Amino acid sequence: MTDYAVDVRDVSVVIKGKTILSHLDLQVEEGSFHGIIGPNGAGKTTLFNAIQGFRKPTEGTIRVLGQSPYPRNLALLSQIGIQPQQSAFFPKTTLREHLRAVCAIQGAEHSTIDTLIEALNLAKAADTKVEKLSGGERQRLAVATAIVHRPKVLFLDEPTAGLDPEARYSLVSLLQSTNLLEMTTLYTTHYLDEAERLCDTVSIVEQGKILTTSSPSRLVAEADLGSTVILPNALHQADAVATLLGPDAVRVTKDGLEVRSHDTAALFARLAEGGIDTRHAQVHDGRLEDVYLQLTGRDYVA
Ligand SMILES: Nc1ncnc2c1ncn2[C@@H]1O[C@H](COP(=O)(O)OP(=O)(O)OP(=O)(O)O)[C@@H](O)[C@H]1O
Repeated sequence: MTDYAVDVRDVSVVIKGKTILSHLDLQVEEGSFHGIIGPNGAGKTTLFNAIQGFRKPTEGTIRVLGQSPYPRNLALLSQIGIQPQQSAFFPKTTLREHLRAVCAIQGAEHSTIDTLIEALNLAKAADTKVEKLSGGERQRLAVATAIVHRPKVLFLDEPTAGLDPEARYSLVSLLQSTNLLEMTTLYTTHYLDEAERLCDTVSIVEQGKILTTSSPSRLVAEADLGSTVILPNALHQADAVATLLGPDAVRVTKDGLEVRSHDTAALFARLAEGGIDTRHAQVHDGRLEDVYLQLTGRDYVA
């Protein structure tokens, strides 16, 4: 018996001779909102499949609420919530009927449906047929479907994928502001800004391994990144900035020249002395994206 809601020990998954997960450890505290972040193909979905009992690990052990999820463990199924693929919706039912059907399948009370519809801002769409819902409404319905039976462990696999920025912002704000997600939540996303806002702990996954696990703020603090200064007007002065600050101190990005500093006042003084164009400069503190760059040597591409 373990104290963790999800406990993954030394798990490897090899598919057709290819190692997808490699000696991976993951301990998820009960009640936490734990983000699994990483680029395309890092192994996040494979990890979720293994934890949910859809795939047997080639090596290692997995426990969810103290039980083994594989082979499919029916006792565990009612205690976990999995956001369905949209193809698993009942298209001809209304949104409310769909949630009632899910409750019936799960043997759960209907009493939470109305609260959930309100909390996820779906009241206007409650009597609309599922096939007529907008993309954002469908994504919110997927979240509602995963939590309507009040699971103890919830899996959200890229709940904002494919949404336009406004719908993405709206769903993230809802997840953040409601107290719907009081259960242990495992959450994957391509968007580091989302992870930073929502998660109390994040694990960064890269090529089937977890590089690090910690709270977003601790990761940023421990990376000791200082501030990032973006100089949008100085792209033509990259060589001059490199001469002034050293070749490793400057990066060319799509937004402008990027310079790191622990003392931005001194940096701006030097740039001014060197005649560098600092108009419209933006300064921001370290973010998860910067931690990712430091850990992998590569820009994060969502
Ligand atoms: N059934 C399979 N057969 C062969 N290769 C697979 C299979 N499932 C996953 N892979 C490979 O394993 C790697 C990890 O895939 P996975 O879907 O777990 O990554 P991911 O981090 O979830 O990516 P994404 O963010 O794009 O969903 C990829 O290279 C993928 O092609």
